[in-house]
Amino acid sequence: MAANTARKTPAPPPGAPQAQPADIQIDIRNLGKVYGGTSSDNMVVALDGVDLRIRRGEFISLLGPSGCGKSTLLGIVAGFQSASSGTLLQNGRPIVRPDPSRTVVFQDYALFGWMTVQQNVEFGLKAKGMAKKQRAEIARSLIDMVRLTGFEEKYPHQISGGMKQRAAIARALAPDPDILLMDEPFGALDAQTRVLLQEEIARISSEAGKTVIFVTHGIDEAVFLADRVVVMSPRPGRVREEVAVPLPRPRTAEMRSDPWFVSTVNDLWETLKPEWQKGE
Ligand SMILES: Nc1ncnc2c1ncn2[C@@H]1O[C@H](COP(=O)(O)OP(=O)(O)OP(=O)(O)O)[C@@H](O)[C@H]1O
Repeated sequence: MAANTARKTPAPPPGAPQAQPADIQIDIRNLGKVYGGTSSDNMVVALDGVDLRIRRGEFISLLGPSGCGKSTLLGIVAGFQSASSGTLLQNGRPIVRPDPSRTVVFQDYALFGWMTVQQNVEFGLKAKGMAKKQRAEIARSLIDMVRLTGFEEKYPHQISGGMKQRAAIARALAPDPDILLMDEPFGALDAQTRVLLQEEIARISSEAGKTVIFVTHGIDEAVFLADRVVVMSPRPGRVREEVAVPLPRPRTAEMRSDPWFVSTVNDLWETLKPEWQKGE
């Protein structure tokens, strides 16, 4: 059966609790983004009519072909750039600029090369003026959470790509954000490290109780991590399908062979394959 008819988020059964407005942390309505000039020749309509509501503590995977506007959407939610149309609210208030309540993990680590792991993780706390002892304690506990204890005094060039990404995750968690935005964070890692870090981020995000928006090209990664996979259409990007993931937490490696997991990944691949082929 075609994926886009098979697994729309089912309506809750009568009497089941439904998402109330108060549960909605990020509310995106009819969002559009146009890049570029004044004539249609040099304008790029990156997003058009994006509608998405995200609950507090929800893990959303944003999946779609290259160029569909995933990074653009993430950048707008981060407050790095503004939308051209539509509304974007966090807890009912418009997002207009970056804010420590939303932090970002990029594919390329974005660690400061001249700072140790400990200093990188402490950076945002120091910028907030937090006392040395307190920030060192917070950094140590986050370094422990991402399993980097023992590497506090290493510089980024002295650790592996996977370790750099763990450090970047700890640094993003340090200001205790409500929302963690991750833009293909494991895209530059080898396949084995990627699988290990997927399990780590599934554990860390539920331990830390954060809302996560995770941009990825990886269908299995998207399904493994998310409470809900949001599939975007090719440019101009909009939400084309949502798949609620019924797998329990914590997510474990065996779930990758769960029949629901396997068939959902296959269905999504069948749906997205023509677009991936076009984008090649
Ligand atoms: N600053 C910019 N100026 C002009 N066009 C842009 C700019 N940034 C992105 N675009 C265009 O907007 C569209 C969406 O880009 P975006 O990077 O958001 O997509 P994406 O889904 O994240 O792609 P990928 O998966 O390849 O990273 C693309 O056509 C891109 O070329």
